[in-house]
Amino acid sequence: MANNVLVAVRVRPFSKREIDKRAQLIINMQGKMTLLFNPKDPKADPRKFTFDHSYWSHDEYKETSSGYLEPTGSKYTDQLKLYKDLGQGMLTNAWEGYNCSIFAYGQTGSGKSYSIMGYGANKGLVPQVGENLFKEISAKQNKDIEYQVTFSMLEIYNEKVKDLLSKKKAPSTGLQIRQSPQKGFYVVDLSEVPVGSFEDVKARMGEGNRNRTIGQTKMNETSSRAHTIVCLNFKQNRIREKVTKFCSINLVDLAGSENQRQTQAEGQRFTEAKYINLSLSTLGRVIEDLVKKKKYIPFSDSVLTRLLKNALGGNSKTTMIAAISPDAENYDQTLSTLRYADRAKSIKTSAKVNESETSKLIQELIHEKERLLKELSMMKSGNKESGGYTEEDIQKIKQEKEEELKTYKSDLEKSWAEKLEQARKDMEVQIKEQKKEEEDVKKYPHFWNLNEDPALCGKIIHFTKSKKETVGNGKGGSNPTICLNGPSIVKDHALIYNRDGDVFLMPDKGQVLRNGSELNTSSEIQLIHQDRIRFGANNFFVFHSPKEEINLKKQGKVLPPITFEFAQSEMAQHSGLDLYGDDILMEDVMSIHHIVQGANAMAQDLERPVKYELVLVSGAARGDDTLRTELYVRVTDLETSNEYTWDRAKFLNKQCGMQELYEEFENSEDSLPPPFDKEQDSFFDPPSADVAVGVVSVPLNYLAHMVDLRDDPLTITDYAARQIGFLKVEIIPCDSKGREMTDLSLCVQESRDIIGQTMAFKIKIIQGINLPKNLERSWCCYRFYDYADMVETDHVEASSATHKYNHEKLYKLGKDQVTHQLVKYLEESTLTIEVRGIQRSKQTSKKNPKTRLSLDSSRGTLNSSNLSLASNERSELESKIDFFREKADALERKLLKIERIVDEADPSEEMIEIRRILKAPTVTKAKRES
Ligand SMILES: Nc1ncnc2c1ncn2[C@@H]1O[C@H](COP(=O)(O)OP(=O)(O)OP(=O)(O)O)[C@@H](O)[C@H]1O
Repeated sequence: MANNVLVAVRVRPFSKREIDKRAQLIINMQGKMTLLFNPKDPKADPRKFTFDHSYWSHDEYKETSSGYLEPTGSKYTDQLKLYKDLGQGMLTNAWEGYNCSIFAYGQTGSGKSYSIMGYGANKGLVPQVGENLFKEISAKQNKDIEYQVTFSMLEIYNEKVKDLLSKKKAPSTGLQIRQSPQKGFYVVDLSEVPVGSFEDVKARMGEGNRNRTIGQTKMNETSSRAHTIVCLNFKQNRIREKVTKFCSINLVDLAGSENQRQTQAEGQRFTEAKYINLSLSTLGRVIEDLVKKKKYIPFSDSVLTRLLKNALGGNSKTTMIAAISPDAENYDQTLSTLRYADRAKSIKTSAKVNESETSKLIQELIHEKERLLKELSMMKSGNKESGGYTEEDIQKIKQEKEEELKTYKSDLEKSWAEKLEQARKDMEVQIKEQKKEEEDVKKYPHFWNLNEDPALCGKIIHFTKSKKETVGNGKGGSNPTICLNGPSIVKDHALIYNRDGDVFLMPDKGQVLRNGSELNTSSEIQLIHQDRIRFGANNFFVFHSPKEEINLKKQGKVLPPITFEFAQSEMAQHSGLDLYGDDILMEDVMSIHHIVQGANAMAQDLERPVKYELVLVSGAARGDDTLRTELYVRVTDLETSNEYTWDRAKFLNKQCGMQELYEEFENSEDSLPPPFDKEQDSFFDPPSADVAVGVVSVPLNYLAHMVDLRDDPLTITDYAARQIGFLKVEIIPCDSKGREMTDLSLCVQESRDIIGQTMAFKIKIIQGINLPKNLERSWCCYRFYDYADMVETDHVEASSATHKYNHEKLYKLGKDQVTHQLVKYLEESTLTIEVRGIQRSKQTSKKNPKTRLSLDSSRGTLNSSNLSLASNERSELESKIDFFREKADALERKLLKIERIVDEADPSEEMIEIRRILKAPTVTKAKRES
């Protein structure tokens, strides 16, 4: 039977930061309806969305002594109600043999993990479903039925699947996904561990989370860009009837939805093959196409959608939780989440009961085994039917097949009791170790890890039990007592001494930061309880001293807990970026600062000569005063001194590629970093890529009065508002035949007089003057008014610092086009012309101070060139002459214009005198030229 996807929206409480900044609440809920208020237009009616459930978890709750958030009124939805509404129904369906899926969607920090996994006493759906499943199993236990539950946990990051429960070294390409008629898409070789109690589930979840944390730190990953899927496979084997009912319960915590955005950098400027998160954007398209009931649904376009195919388009009862933030600052993201959820409502899935004769299931397994055996023997006999495979490919596939076969064999050969027993034995050692660790943290000073995902904090503990601990990467035969992985961790990174419970830290050859500031190499500092320590680029820890903690308690002092957010903001404050108390920018900086630092560390480890820095770019520097200041990443190619600016989206996209390279390097036996080609390498922009040189704002108010603009060359400023050259631009009114009219014959007193008239004018971009010398080629682009087309000048090869574009474009507007809005635009706006270019790819020489001129363009975005000194000087001088020539021309034109105006005016006494002054000998053009 077809069922619609059940959709629930949940709004979280304000975070501490939101309370501190007195955030504005933009959500209300009435019954099943969610109301969203537009903070920019508070008087407007709210947008209304109706869902199966609208869950208010914003206020009307209190924290109990155990930390559980309990309702104080009827409005608040706590974790228990969420389970009762959504989890219980899932379990009922699972008992009937239906596959069930639940996935949480929403921006980072909106509460997805809180609902799916939960935090501490506030257990999410995974633990509650697990707990209640086993409660029911023990209540229904009888000798006629055998219940079998397996647990799997995987993560999708950068389109690679990682098994979070496997002890085996993950293949660098991630686990493979295959399709079979019985299972649909499935992950090959994914651990499906038998669990016999809720305790087992908890232990496995802990193991999975610990592996996630280690993996993320090692590879510089961020959890908000990963999808986590927990799967409980549940079988009810009715022994006497020889019938088995089976189903999968999938619980999916999706990556932050803001990661869905495709790298766009204003349209067509550049196209990147990769998405920031291909899986998430494909999920968007899949939902869209399912809603439109298209024939072809692109499930196979991404890893996530392949694995969710059943949940979204097939045999599953599916629920979606849309997690939203209550804060006005997140209005756009919240609106987009609500729209997403609204679309998902109309997706239909048709779940069926999965029931089969047990013998049939066994038969299927036997068939599968035979198929694999056959494939394997074909490979072993060297049958290369599958042309195109290399010997290496064939070996790899053989290995995979053998692994698969082992799984099937064990499925067939071992009884359930044996499998469960084996899984428990495997866990026993870990559980013992975990218990010991829990005791030790109370006794010994230690470091616990910080992670942006609160669920992953404190998952890694390093004790300082002995007098001396060594910190390092364990490479080159070293054997540090604290072994860390990840970018910038070196062999002899740091030393830690424990002297009667007092702990001292001394960086050796590696970088160590304490509370945001870098420590001096080889000088020792004493650590204080709750110091934030960062080793290398990604390894964040908090120092914990049980001795100090006890002392503080005795004094009645309780320190606030340290969060990742706090440590990040501390780090960002040391970054030197002036954020003017701008909360949104601060948030942006915090979310990206450590990723930029990680990118630098990866570049260093892989010997890429490049440096990344965060820069703030104002709206004006981007050519539009109305735009807000945004974060960009400045990329400096240290070999050529060329600079590029990447917007956030492009940087994150590139960083995915950097991670891939880094991961390959980490996993390879090679100690030397792989060679690189800047054209292809993710660490760089291809030298042939065009860069934004700067922008020019051209006033248009002259045109509103049909007066020509042929002023001085206009200043070109780069993203940091630095002057990097000049652009000679003219805007000239024309008659209906397109002839230039510079004699003021078309001039009007009031701009409104042109409304409803025809209008013609030319935009001319004559030349760029004193442009940065390392530009090989340049061109300009602009868009007039609301015209869709971007106009581009010819691309001009640079032979000197003056680039002659000689561009002109005639605009002819009809009576209906010269509207009030157009005139308003001309009066109030400016035309933004962007200068773009391609930089020279050869190494540039250091700028010689002798070549410095007063109009120093090399201060700008783009640095000194590789031209010889003599030609440098000549070209700069020529360009300077060009500049002054243009300036003089403009002055002369201005003068003529004033003279003409004066001539036409009444010949009063005063005017005659003015005319006399103006006509006094001036530097004539002829003189100047001589
Ligand atoms: N319903 C809720 N009640 C109380 N606190 C909540 C609720 N939902 C979320 N929070 C709190 O908000 C913070 C962010 O939530 P959470 O970690 O679940 O976000 P997320 O969407 O999973 O983020 P990410 O994409 O980074 O994983 C957490 O500190 C969490 O405790």
